[in-house]
Amino acid sequence: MPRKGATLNKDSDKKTTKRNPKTVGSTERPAVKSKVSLSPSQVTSSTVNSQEPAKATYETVKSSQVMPLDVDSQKNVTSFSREILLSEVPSSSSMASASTLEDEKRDHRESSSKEIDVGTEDPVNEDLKPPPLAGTNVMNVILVCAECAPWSKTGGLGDVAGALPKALARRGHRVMVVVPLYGNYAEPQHTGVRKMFKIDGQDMEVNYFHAYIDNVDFVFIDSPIFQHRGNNIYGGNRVDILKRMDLFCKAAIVVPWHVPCGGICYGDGNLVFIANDWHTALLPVYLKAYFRDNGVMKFTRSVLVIHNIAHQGRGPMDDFSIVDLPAQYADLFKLYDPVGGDHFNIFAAGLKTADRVVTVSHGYAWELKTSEGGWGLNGIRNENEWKLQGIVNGIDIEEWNPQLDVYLKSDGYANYSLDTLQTGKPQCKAALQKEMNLPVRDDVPLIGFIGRLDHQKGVDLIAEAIPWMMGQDVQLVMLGTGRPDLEQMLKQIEGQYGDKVRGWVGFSVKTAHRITAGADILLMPSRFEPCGLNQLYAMSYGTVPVVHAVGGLRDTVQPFDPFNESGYGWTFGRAEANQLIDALGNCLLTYRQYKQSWEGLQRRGMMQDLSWDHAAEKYEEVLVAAKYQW
Ligand SMILES: Nc1ncnc2c1ncn2[C@@H]1O[C@H](COP(=O)(O)OP(=O)(O)O[C@H]2O[C@H](CO)[C@@H](O)[C@H](O)[C@H]2O)[C@@H](O)[C@H]1O
Repeated sequence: MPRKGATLNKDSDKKTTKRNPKTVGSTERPAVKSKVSLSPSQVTSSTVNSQEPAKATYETVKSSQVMPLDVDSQKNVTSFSREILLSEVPSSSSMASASTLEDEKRDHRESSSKEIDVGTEDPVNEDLKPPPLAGTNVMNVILVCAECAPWSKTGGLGDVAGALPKALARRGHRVMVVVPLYGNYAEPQHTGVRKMFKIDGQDMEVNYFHAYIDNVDFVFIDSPIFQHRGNNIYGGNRVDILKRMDLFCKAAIVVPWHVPCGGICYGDGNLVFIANDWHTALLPVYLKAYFRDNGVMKFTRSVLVIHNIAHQGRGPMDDFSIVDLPAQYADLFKLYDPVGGDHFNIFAAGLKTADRVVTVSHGYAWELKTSEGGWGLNGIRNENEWKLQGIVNGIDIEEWNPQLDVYLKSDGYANYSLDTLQTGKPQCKAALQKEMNLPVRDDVPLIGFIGRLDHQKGVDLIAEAIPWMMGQDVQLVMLGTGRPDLEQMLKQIEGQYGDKVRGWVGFSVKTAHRITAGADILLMPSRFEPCGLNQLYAMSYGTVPVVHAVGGLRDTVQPFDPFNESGYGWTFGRAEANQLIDALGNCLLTYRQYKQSWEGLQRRGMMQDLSWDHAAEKYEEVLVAAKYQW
């Protein structure tokens, strides 16, 4: 991936990163003079001395800057709250706020410009340097996510965690991502901070690693239970997963106190957490139960983003004992299920306790109201309507850009732009046909599908439409991994129609990029799709989407109107094979007989501004709303 400072191992297409000198250089930030700085080994009584101390040395927090907590006010002290609340938590005044950091950066700029005074600096221009786009709304933002591209990714969640923070940082916010350390990544350095947490009665140690890339702090949580899980992040039984996410949330919520980034911890001033999906929905709950209800972090806010409500962290009510909370919080998790009665539901508790809730499109925000779309959480969603907002995802235009795409630089592929669409894209198509061992023909429409193989993605609808499709002169390339029966189906279709179909079972970022560039058409018959990123990637590569008009797909794929020559693709109203066939049939007709309209579709798609910048502005509005709400 062309991400600055983090390169994928392209040969094996594994999601680990390799050390290279450029990478190391790009992780350096301007040194900040810390007004108050922390010693990793002295921050709290529960912080374990590191055997591998951080390279930088930090001053010790003075005892006057330490705020002992009023533990008497706790009704029911659990092991985590005992550890957290009885430990010395530095007061917010000892921590850097975003504005302090800005001051520090300015100080640094000023001092370094003095040092290199070569007479070319224009002091007037320096003074005129525009303020951050966010203006006075600049905040400290910590996004917490179970995966983050390019280090870890099973789908769109990882893409968002890798890209949204950069866009928020571009607006001037101080931004951190907290993610588990699943492998041996090159960039992160040990911070020297270690902490112990009790999970379901068992002591677990975590180590905190840090990297600074593209103006974002990445903090990696290292624990044996995360190691080597990169290819199976959500694997294991229900209780194992719950314990992993529990440890992750507990370890993440104390990061602003204990993990210095560029020498300074974030602290709780002007701070907002962004949690993502059920895996981190415990974080808003912990913020409330361990901190705010005890008079600590009173002004810290939490936003919970729904990427997919179908996965909720459900289990029997007994699971409540694992999350180590006082009994009065049990009701937050309790959800009545018509089939199973009361059960334990982590997403439910997160939705209730988060200050704000975002979901990844307007269409999905509406669908969540319904019993079909809300998957049992529609009632809670509707009770919390006032704090829910839909914001359509963007795309990382450094990574998903046909002009820069690193996966198009070899094997006959080519980078292309709007200007070179007519030559570059056919070259990519020919290279894809060759790589997939399909006849190399420019005139045959090449249809792509990329996605997790599960009920959501509607891959079975493609299978149903196969007999019709194979009667057409088309080629089909499908890439996916997931349910074994659907993987088997992919292989079977390829076996049956070898001269027209490739069914690639596996997870390959490189192949996903190449299909996006080489295909003429991208099929997304998803039954539900909160936002969908592949259709956005497709449009920006001049690949025309054919989608089920649902959730984010309906928001982003305006249907083609041949009379006005407007729109970006074809949509169909119900997730049924015959509807897919109708839409695809019209699409193929246009491809074959209306070349100019086709090129118009491609160009309009490529000309859209699909970057994260717009979405980041919308997120900022949510963060600010959360900040000022009581
Ligand atoms: N076999 C494979 N090999 C390589 N790459 C593969 C792959 N299968 C999928 N991918 C990649 O994973 C990502 C999938 O993103 P999506 O947003 O389309 O779906 P997902 O359902 O995972 O995300 C959920 O979260 C996102 C983010 O909010 C929402 O857009 C979406 O609707 C919601 O379901 C894309 O980058 C795609 O290229």
